[in-house]
Amino acid sequence: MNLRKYFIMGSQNCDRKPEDILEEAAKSGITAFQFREKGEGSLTYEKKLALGRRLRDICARHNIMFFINDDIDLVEPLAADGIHVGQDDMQLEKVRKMFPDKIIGLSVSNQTEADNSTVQLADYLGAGSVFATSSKDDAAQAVGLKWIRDLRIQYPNIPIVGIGGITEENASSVIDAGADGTAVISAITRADNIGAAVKKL
Ligand SMILES: Cc1ncc(COP(=O)(O)OP(=O)(O)O)c(N)n1
Ligand SMILES: Cc1ncsc1CCOP(=O)(O)O
Ligand SMILES: [Mg+2]
Repeated sequence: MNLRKYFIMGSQNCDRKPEDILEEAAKSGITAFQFREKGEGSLTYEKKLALGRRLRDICARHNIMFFINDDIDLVEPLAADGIHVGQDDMQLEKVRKMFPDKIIGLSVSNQTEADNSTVQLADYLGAGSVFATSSKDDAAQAVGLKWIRDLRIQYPNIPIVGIGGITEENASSVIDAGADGTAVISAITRADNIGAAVKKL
């Protein structure tokens, strides 16, 4: 499992074809992709599934791990490698029972969430928002690099990806704080040159 450069995207994040953005990012070295079709302007039902299929195919061609955000019912139709759930999504225990062999990621944004979660059932943790983000409407306040350091000390053996407001400029600070990877939306979807952005990340 390589979560070093974890790209997250849905059509609502794109001002051009999501397939073209993912293709460029895939060619340039992302190691994992999460289909997060969610929020204002996002697709639903058949259109969501159809886009998911096209994005899934791109990942398969480039040998990049494909994750689904939230939507348990898309995991099998899209033959996803894994699923990412947060504190307001289906409970981790249930997801693990449903998909014993899939990679499952869990969001933990603070100590209370970590203490109240069955963290050991997760294959990796999404930690954030590290910095302020404009890509998630209901994002909690930024928790900073300290949260990455704290999580790393408490869970030395669980892979951690930092998320939220991560850019080419601050990505290395997230890794230095103890994360195994960085998860980004806008650092790639809004980049003038996606290839250069992915490489710099
Ligand atoms: C890798 C990664 N980390 C955290 C999240 C956030 O998940 P969640 O808190 O469930 O919020 P939504 O993305 O569902 O709005 C993530 N998606 N990926
Ligand atoms: C999905 C998600 N979860 C916490 S912050 C965030 C959005 C990250 O987007 P960006 O990389 O553009 O800040
Ligand atoms: Mg979620």
